[in-house]
Amino acid sequence: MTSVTLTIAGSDSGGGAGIQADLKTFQELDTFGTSVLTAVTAQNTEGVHAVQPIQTDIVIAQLEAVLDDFTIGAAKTGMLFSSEIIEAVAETIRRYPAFPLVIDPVMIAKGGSSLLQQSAIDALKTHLIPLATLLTPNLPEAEVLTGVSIKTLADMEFAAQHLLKMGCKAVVMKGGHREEASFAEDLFMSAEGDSFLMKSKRIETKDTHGTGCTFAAAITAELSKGQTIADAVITAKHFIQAAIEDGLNLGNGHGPTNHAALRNRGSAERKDVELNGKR
Ligand SMILES: Nc1ncnc2c1ncn2[C@@H]1O[C@H](COP(=O)(O)OP(=O)(O)O)[C@@H](O)[C@H]1O
Ligand SMILES: Cc1ncc(COP(=O)(O)OP(=O)(O)O)c(N)n1
Repeated sequence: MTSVTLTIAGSDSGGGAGIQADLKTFQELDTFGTSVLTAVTAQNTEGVHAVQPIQTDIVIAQLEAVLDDFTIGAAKTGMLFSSEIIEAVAETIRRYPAFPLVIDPVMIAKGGSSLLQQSAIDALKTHLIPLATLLTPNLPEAEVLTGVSIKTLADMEFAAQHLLKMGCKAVVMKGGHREEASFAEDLFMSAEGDSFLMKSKRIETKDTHGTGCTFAAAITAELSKGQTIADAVITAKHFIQAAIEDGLNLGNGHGPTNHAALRNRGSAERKDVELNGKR
């Protein structure tokens, strides 16, 4: 049977990140995507022009409409904007039968615009992270959540352990922002003690808009199909690597990735990610 995925996130009018990236990824990975909109952004490859959060009762009405009707295989959260939305989403999710939940703690868009109010960071830590099957921070987000300055792989490990103590089952810390490194290295660590590094060639491109959303959505799709957390993360790393490598060269700024890349190549193309430490 087709598995149903859910994204709780903001809209990116430019189509590279947010709800749009999530739904394209869900579709590419053969799942049926549903969505709960938390905010509308007027955004393109050059930046965010405006942000309008959705009223919290409308966010929750969307969430209840989806959860009342579908059996969710896995869900993800992206831009949540405020502590009010975070608390209401967490409270609603807790009222329904559990499903794997990926929390992408979206804070700031590539151009520097804020997608999460400063006052919402505590709500994220207290209400949502403890519900997470997997937390997927980029390096600046991990620094904000932990207060740890992250420059090296050892720093990444230290911060990941800190994040696990907040109650999530696993963390994948994304290394996309370590621009000085010649590899894009993401660290996976679980509360059960699994730990490995996923290493791929860093692609020289400005077209990396929505990489985090796309990566987390691919993980969600794979979890919904019954993959383990570790295997879902590895498949998603292949998905995002291909999506960045086969970029579409759209727009004048940081262009979107190519969500159809892995399908177009044929999914046998899985040689470009090295795993260190995976048992
Ligand atoms: N230039 C790049 N080349 C290869 N992989 C990249 C590149 N930039 C980001 N990635 C990968 O994309 C995924 C998302 O990471 P990142 O860009 O750090 O997230 P975010 O969009 O949340 O800031 C990670 O798997 C990361 O390693
Ligand atoms: C509506 C919306 N949600 C999330 C983001 C951030 O997406 P991300 O994948 O982190 O990509 P960049 O913004 O870093 O390109 C967004 N921009 N808009």
